[in-house]
Amino acid sequence: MGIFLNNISLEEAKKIIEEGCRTLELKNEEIDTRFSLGRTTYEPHFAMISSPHFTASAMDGIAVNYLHTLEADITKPVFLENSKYEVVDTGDLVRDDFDAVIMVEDIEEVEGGVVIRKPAVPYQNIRPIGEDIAMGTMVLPSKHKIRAIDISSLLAAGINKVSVYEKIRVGIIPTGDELVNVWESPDKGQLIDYNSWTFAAMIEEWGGNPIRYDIVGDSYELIRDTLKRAVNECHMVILNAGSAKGRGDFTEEVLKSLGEVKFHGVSIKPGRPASFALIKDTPVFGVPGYPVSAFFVMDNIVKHAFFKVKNESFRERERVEAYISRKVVSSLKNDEFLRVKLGKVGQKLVASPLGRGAGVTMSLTNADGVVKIDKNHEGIEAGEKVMVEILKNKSNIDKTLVSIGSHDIVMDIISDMMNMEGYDLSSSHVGSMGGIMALKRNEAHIAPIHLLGENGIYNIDYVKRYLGDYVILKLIKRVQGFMVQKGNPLNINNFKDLTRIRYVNRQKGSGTRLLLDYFLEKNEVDKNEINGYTREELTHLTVAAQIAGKSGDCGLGVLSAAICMNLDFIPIANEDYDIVFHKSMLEDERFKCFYKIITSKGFKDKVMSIGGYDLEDTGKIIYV
Ligand SMILES: Nc1nc2c(c(=O)[nH]1)N[C@H]1C(S)=C(S)[C@@H](COP(=O)(O)OP(=O)(O)OC[C@H]3O[C@@H](n4cnc5c(N)ncnc54)[C@H](O)[C@@H]3O)O[C@H]1N2
Ligand code: MOO
Repeated sequence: MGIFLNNISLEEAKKIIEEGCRTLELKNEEIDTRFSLGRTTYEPHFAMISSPHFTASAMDGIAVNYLHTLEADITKPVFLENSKYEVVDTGDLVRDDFDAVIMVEDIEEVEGGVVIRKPAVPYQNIRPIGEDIAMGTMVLPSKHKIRAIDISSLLAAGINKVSVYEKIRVGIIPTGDELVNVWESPDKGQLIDYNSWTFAAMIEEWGGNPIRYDIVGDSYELIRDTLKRAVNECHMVILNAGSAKGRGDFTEEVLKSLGEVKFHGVSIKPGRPASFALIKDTPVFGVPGYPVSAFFVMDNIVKHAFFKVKNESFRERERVEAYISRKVVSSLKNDEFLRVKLGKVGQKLVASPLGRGAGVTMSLTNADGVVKIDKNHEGIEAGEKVMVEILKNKSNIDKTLVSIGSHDIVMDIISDMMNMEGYDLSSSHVGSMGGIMALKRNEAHIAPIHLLGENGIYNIDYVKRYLGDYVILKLIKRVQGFMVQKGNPLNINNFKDLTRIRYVNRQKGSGTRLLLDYFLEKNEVDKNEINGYTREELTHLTVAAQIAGKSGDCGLGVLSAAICMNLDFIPIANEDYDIVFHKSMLEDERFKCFYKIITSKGFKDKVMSIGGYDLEDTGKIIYV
């Protein structure tokens, strides 16, 4: 288990792939010019007709024979009778017996004809045949990526069909007994196959033609048969999952039986079990099943091969310098791709690390960028400078309000509403104390907190003690309580009951954890007696999800999370969930947007429709 053939570097892997893809040649195909955007010409294309293909007027006016206008002068106008000219509009055919066009502004209409006061010059205001494109000239060379403007030249030149490189056909084979199609609903233990559709989208982005095969169960024979078919039908093939060494992991065995495995195991994380093989000159990639691992293998390995075969270079993502918001420990065995959120606090760009699990797709969806931690480093210290490869529109970063602290669903609502206003809210959930520390280090604009002081008043004591000259903005009051399964089958009603059930706790430094500790002490319950006291989740919703999924019996959390997961709720305490920030933020446009939203009717309506909140004081400002 877990022993891969190799542990080669990404650079070595790329070299092996380049060598392996060398013999792959793309053919050409003829396609309709109208729909050729983004395709690459296979050969030069020459104009079939001239454009314009007749002598045309360039202006609205009259077509004349210039010889009839020679005598015209400002003081001695020339009269042209009707038969000596023809009225033309821009683009109209100019008859062979005329050779100039006089603009309508330069003529005076009179009885039986027109008067002109200036002689015409031969071919003035006339577009000669082939002015734009002469028949036989080259419109586009070979290996030219067709743009919108090229389509007009091609069509104007009478080229209705273009010969382009065929799209690279990439076969995608999702494997695994646990997989079901997106149109089926998964039972316990089953998983929706979403990887194959993500791969297809990536291949389309690169300009390829994804061919998805139906899900194949964990059977050596079935995988082998499908792979044989795909190798015949496609330029390259992706075999997804089964790349590690579990019971149903056949990737390597199948690849060996049909061709030659060039490597299995690359020192990147996520993505270690990636493999590459050649089956009769067809490149086949073993891409791990975990979605984040899969993304990085696609983005770094398969994409590299794809563009080598396409013989094109792809646009590298932009990189920016940033400072990491907290310490990250990383292994010396692999290069790690760390997903981060970015925001500008003062003059500093701050990168906040997101979830690191290989199965956490939201860490990619939410990421603004990726930091590659080199395998020669043990990690990054808080405040260390890093290079971030940008995944999203960079201009959004200046519009991002960085929030670090406690989580509540209302922050998601605000985030969505800020997006609608052209701003972004980056929320990192590190608990209330983590938020205060981030403000202290000047790495967050705002911190949502809920910390019960000894005097029974929320937040003010903590801000005084740790921050001083800061502002508290009242956001919401919410109910905290026990989230339990529907019907409360274990009859959990007080803190003593927690010693006989499976509890799900929040992380250290979170307000909810501190609230639990406060009540345990008050009720004289020993935390060591609680099964699950050390089991940590990062948000109310993830605690609720554990209980809904029956992997735990009870957790402290807010009513809205219980409602969201259809759980029963036993109220324990009302608490103030407030926003803390430095007073300079009051002038910040991002904060102003935040403030405008929380005091809007739209926000209040949305929050009230969830239930479990009180908005009486929302928007009140307390200077500490
Ligand atoms: N004992 C060891 N176990 C594992 C090791 C190891 O070295 N020793 N490596 C781990 C690493 S690292 C990775 S990455 C994964 C690779 O897993 P596989 O490629 O073998 O894939 P599966 O085990 O079949 O699935 C993993 C995970 O991904 C889900 N999956 C699979 N296909 C899809 C799909 N099409 N769409 C969505 N999700 C998919 C699958 O259900 C699993 O949850 O192995 C570790 N294990
Ligand atoms: O290397 Mo695996 O890809 O971390 O999850």
